[in-house]
Amino acid sequence: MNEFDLIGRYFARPARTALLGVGDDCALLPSPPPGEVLAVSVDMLVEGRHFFAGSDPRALGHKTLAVNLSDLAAMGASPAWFTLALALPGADAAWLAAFSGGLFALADTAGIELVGGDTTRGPLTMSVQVAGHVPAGGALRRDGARAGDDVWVSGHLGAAAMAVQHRAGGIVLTDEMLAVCAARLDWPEPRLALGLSLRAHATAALDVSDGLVGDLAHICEQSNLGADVDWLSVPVDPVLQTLPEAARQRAALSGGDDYELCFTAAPSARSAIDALSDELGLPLTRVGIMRPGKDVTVRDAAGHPLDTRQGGFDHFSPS
Ligand SMILES: Nc1ncnc2c1ncn2[C@@H]1O[C@H](COP(=O)(O)OP(=O)(O)OP(=O)(O)O)[C@@H](O)[C@H]1O
Ligand SMILES: Cc1ncc(C[n+]2csc(CCOP(=O)(O)O)c2C)c(N)n1
Ligand SMILES: [Mg+2]
Repeated sequence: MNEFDLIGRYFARPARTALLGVGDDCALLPSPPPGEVLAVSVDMLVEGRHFFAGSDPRALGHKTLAVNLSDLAAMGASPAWFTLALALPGADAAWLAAFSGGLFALADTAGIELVGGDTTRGPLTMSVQVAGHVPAGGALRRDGARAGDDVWVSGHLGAAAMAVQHRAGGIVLTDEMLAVCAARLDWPEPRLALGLSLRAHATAALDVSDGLVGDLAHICEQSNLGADVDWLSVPVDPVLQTLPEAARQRAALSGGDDYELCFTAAPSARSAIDALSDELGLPLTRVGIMRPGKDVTVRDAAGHPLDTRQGGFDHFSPS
């Protein structure tokens, strides 16, 4: 199988909404509908950094696209197209069939079309760039939070980080716990429907990829505010309930790989957001409040600040 057989066999599909898809020097894409703009993001997954060697290729196909769709969701954008850059150590037919199967299963569910990419030999690395549509002026940016807004989080936090720790050999989870945590790490669900609905309610949003404390700090910086988070309100994944408090705090506040949405909204939106939670069948939990200041402070039941100096996941952290 040469490079072009590989692309033709596993990645080329007839163009649907693109004017020209896989196969030429560039894809040709129609302009956004009137009143809408393009939302664009790129994310890379590197073996040994974002996933462990030997990971299930179907799950890798899913996650490569899912983490990018999560950024579109966080922006309130609807998915349109993506490109895929791959570095592969070799052309393994079974690996490629599983990888592209996982990728296209999610692409079809999300209604996003692969329009091009790049394939090279090299250490296993994949990068997807997504493009979506969002009404001009309607995107969920990081700089729109206001003092007095509630801070909300979707779903549950912390399980994926425990699976990373288990696979890295730092802890040993029971088989039952590992099954739940590994599913959260390997098969994240981008919160696309939530992102679209939040355009009506949220003042700011982002996806929690690096951990709640580190990511909420980005909303704080860009909105020129601080945030107070109540630890007891944080929706820690129920699977972590038997773990020591310090481990639960580290995983849920600083672990990362959650791919939930953190957003701010005025208190007047509370009942609408509760109704949205019921409609989507997805927990939406109020965890804190935006206030004047700079930092994110997480307080325990007694009101004492927790030590969150670890912050969020950082590829270049010295420790
Ligand atoms: N090499 C780079 N060149 C230009 N911009 C970059 C580069 N790396 C990151 N950025 C930009 O910096 C910002 C933060 O990047 P980051 O990858 O942390 O995004 P994120 O959304 O916070 O995380 P994630 O992609 O995991 O959801 C984004 O706006 C991103 O586009
Ligand atoms: C092997 C292995 N080691 C560590 C982790 C944890 N991890 C890696 S990158 C990242 C943040 C999001 O990435 P980015 O900021 O690049 O989008 C997290 C939480 C993992 N998933 N696999
Ligand atoms: Mg993001």
